[in-house]
This record gives sequence, C-alpha cells and structure tokens, in this order.
Amino acid sequence: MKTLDKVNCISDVKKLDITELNKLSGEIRKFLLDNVSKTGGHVASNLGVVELTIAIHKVFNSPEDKIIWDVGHQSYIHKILTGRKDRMHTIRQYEGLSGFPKRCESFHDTFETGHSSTSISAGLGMAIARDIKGEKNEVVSIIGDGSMTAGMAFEALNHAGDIKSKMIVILNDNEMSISKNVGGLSKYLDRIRTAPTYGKMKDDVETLLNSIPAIGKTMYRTAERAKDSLKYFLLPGILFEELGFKYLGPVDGHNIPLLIKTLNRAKLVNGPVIVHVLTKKGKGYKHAEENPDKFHGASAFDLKTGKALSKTKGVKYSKVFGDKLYDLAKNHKDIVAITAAMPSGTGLENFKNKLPKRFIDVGIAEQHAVTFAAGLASQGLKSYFAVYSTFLQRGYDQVLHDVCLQNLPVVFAIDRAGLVGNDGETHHGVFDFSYLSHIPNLIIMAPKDKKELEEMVEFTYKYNDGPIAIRYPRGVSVEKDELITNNEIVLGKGEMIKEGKNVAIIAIGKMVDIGYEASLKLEESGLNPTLINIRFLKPIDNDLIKKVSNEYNMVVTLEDNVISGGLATSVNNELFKYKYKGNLINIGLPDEFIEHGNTSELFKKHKLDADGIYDTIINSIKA
Ligand SMILES: Cc1ncc(C[n+]2csc(CCOP(=O)(O)OP(=O)(O)O)c2C)c(N)n1
Ligand SMILES: CC(=O)[C@@H](O)[C@H](O)COP(=O)(O)O
Ligand SMILES: [Mg+2]
Repeated sequence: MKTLDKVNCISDVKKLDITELNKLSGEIRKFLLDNVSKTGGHVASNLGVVELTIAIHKVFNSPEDKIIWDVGHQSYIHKILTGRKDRMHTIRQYEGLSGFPKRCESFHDTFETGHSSTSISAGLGMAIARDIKGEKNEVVSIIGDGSMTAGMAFEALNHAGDIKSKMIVILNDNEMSISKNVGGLSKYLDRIRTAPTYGKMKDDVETLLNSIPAIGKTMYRTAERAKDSLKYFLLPGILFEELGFKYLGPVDGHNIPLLIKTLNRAKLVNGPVIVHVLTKKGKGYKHAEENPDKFHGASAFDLKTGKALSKTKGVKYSKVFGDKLYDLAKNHKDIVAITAAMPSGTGLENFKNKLPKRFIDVGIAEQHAVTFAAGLASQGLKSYFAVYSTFLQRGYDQVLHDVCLQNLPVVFAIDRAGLVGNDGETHHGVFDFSYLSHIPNLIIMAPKDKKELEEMVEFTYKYNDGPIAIRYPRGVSVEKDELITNNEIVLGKGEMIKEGKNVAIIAIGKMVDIGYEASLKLEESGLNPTLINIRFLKPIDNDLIKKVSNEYNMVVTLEDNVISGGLATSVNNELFKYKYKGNLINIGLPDEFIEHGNTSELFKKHKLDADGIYDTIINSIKA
C-alpha cells in the first residue's frame, strides 16, 4: 500500500516515521504531477516545497498553529495533506479547488493569498492577536525569496523584529522568482548560500592560529575579543539578526529530518525567528528543474515531454505589446521598460535580452516601480511600466500621488485586464477602470485587437502631455477582418464599427469583438444595432455619446470591468447630462469577487458572452 493512501489528514502525517515520510514525499511528487499535468498550475513551486510542507505538518499543529503561505501558489501539498487529496484533480477548474489558499475550503487555510509578500504582516497580526488573547499557538509564515523582495515584506520584518512577538518566518530560498530572482537581497542570500558557516570558519581560524608557535595563542585571544565584529562579518543572516530576528540556517529544504530538527529548534525561540531553507524549484521533475520559469505556472502538459498539450493559436496581447515596444525602443533611445518581476508574462523577454540597459526588473515591487517610472519621466525619459492589472492595485497611491499629480508622462501597459481565468478572484483584472478613471490627468484606453494595440502603443510614445494607460486582456488577440478599420487613434475619440438604428452598443477593449458577435445574433432577430468601439475610457468621446443620446432608444454599455466605476459609469454620467430618456443597459461584471475557471465558462456565467449579451438585450426589449 502506498503511504499516500494512508494519509487523509495531518494527524496521519504525524504518525509516520522518517522512512515513511521520505517515501511519502516521492509519492506526493508523482501524485502532484499526475494531477497538475492535466489541470495546469504552479508546478515548479509546489515540487520545491514537498519536504518542507511535510516537515511543517509534522512539527506544527494546524489549525491551532497558524500556517500562512505567501502568494499561496505553492500550497498544493498543504492541500493534499489537509484533506483535499481527493479533489486535487479539480484544482483551478471551475467549481473545483482554488489554486490558492481559501478559508472556505479548509480551516487549515488560515489566510487567503494570491498577491505576494503579505504573509509576514498577516502572521504578525495573528501572533499579536494570540498574545492579546493569552493563547499559546505558533504562527508560521512561509515566504519565497522572490516575495521577500517586496516592500510589504520589509515593512513587516521591520515591525516584527522590533515588537518581538513570537513568530516563525520560513524563507524558502530557491533563487527564483518567476524568472531568476533579482536585487540586493537576492545577492545577499546568494552570499549566505555560498559562504562557509560562521562556526566552521571560526574553527578553521582557531586551528590555524593555535598552530602558530609563540604568538598564535595571543593572536587567538585577541581574535576572541574581536569576536563580535568578526561575527558581524561572518555570521550568516546577520541582516535579519540586526532587524531583531533570530536566524537559523541555511538548511537543506529537501532533508526532512533536518527540517524537522530545525523547525523544532525554531519553536523554542521566544521571539521572531527566521528559518532560511534552501530548495530547488521544480525538484524531482527534470523538465521543471531545467525550466523552472516555464513550469512556474504551466498549462496542461505531457508528463513525458514536458510540452504543453494545447498550442495557442494566434498571438498573445503581451507579445504584441512587447514586440511593438521593442520596435519603438530601437529607434527611440529615451524608452525604458520596467517590470515588477514579470518579464516574460508581460512580453518583455525580447526587450530584456536585446536592450538590457533600458530594461529594468525591480523585483516584486509594484509601488516602487510606479514611483521609479515617475522619477525616470521627471528626467525626460519615456518610461513604460508593464504590469498586470491586479498587481497595479498595489501601486494605486503611487499612480495618483507620484505620477498623475505631477502629470508625468509615464505609460502604464496594463496586462491581464478583465477576467484572467484559472487564477481566479485574486488575479482577475476587473477593477482597473474603476480605480484609475477618477484620477485626474490620466488618459485610459483599451484596444479591440492586436492592430489597435500596436497603434495605441505608438500613440503613447507620441503623447507627452501626461500619464497614459492602455489595458489589454490575457491571452491571444482577436483578428477579425470585420473589425479592422483604418481610423487613426485620436485622443478621446471612439470609432463607429457599424451604424444601424434604435440600439447602440458601446463597447471597449475585448468586448468590442464579443459585442460584434452579439450584434450578428441581434441582426438574425431582425434588429439592426449600432456598434461603437469607444477606445478611450478617459477622456470619453462626448460627441459620440451625444449622438447616441439623440438618436437611439436603447444604449448598451459593454465592458469586462466591474460595472461600478467603469465604462458604464462614464457613459451613464454623460447620458445624464444629455437627459437621456431611452432604455439604458449596463453589461459588465457584478459587484462581487469572481471565482476561478476558464474564461469562457466565466464569461458565460456572467452573461458576458455573445449569447448572454443577446439575451439581456432581447429580454429588455421584450419587457
Ligand atoms: C504583488 C504580486 N506581484 C506579482 C506577483 C506574481 N508572482 C507570483 S509568484 C511570483 C514569484 C514568487 O517568487 P517566490 O516567492 O520566490 O516563490 P517561488 O515561486 O520561487 O516558490 C510572482 C512574481 C504576485 N503574485 N503578487
Ligand atoms: C501566482 C501568480 O501570481 C502568477 O504566477 C500568476 O499565476 C501568473 O499568471 P499568468 O499565467 O497570467 O502569467
Ligand atoms: Mg523563489
């Protein structure tokens, strides 16, 4: 019988001896790969924490002890060990397990994550709550070396080291963010990894000095007196010690007995302690070990070859953006591209390789990236910050205070806008219109397809009067001849895709294509709708809206943003000014967090697909 078959909850893990735990780790890897190769998911990060997760559940008593997974993309093994093994085949699928910790899934998921670098803050909050309530549980935050580069993590370390409440931070150091980790902290961790330990170094020095006749012993005593300063230079983790943490490590993160021993030691520390664990991203699966970035977040793949099962047809918006920016940058030396740890996701790999001096990866530091872009722009450079919509949420104040207030010509290339699919609630980019549209000076636009994205990128280069944002979706671009127009991009102007009567559909970005499909269905029902590609959310095309207000009985807005604060709000405000008396329908996402699943399922569920839009319009006409 397999050891994994005997493990249905964590008390089963606690019964196992070291030999069985080692066997379990191998079986878990196989089980994980069998499942995730079919569903897709965060393969490499999970393979890297198999032994660590087993050791954590052997040593700590969840849920009394609070285990917090930073980002949470590496929580699959935790899910397997905490009663969700039988649902692993549903991970990230519509109505299946989430790819991140979810409190509604299990009381072992103490804190929900998805965005990085929150685990130390959350853990400290739990530790202090425990102290106030007079309870005794442990609090354990597990954070990766990539996630440790963010401001939030540093803010939390600064606080935790000072306040001295008992908590354990496990730093899972695999030298990788999604791509190779960057920054000074990463280099520091590198030095710890490669340096001989202080203890070993001290022994070597002692042996050497004591072997020198006559003066050796005196020198050794002097060195002993200088121990503190010597220690300062040689002690691994001194940075964390100086911040107020006890540092343990570095420890081999694939050695279960050593991990158990070290975690038990950490438990004895009566204050904040950091356990530095060294792991290999993708451990145990050749393809993932060799290409940890490719297997960071993978779609379904063939286990033998490691190749993706389905090939995407068409070109991804990210690539269109990255290629166009690279083309522009070749001729315009003032262009600088910035990413916050997502060079490949944002389509900037080519730019990075070919123009490395003007490509900057700041690590997971969106807030810093925005203000850094503002600094560059203040000195006459044209900075492009390519960022996922959901992660730009981190930089809201910086967008407002550092960029827009000073009206600096920073470009925000907002990728993964709209519904992203299997990552779910934490990652959908459905709030950007709302959190940006009320900020003065900011221009906001969204392309309907690949060609328009290229034109918009060009437009951003020419536009130097202030900040400007383009938002575009995850996945491949639409390429539909019927949508291709030759209307030049003009600030604040939309375009008429087709002019009919009675019903005017005003759509933005990806929704232009879906609106077009819906319009064809409406035509089959005898209607002759107008379709407008509004292009700019801000400034919105007043002339077009005035025309619509005067000439149509029904106006429909279409967006893949929450209705509140997005296109609907902007159009409604304008129509209100014109005292519009017709039928107004706002189609977009509701005021709720949207679950995970593939985008077609989600579009269907929220009636954002052509059928759903058609139904909403027809039902409204019938009512
Ligand atoms: C605020 C934020 N920015 C970016 C991301 C995208 N992201 C997810 S995991 C990851 C790398 C994390 O690296 P690390 O913490 O070292 O974990 P590893 O994958 O190496 O296990 C990044 C950049 C995110 N989840 N949250
Ligand atoms: C966990 C995380 O935040 C990223 O790994 C994210 O899942 C990447 O998303 P894409 O697959 O859209 O690049
Ligand atoms: Mg890492």
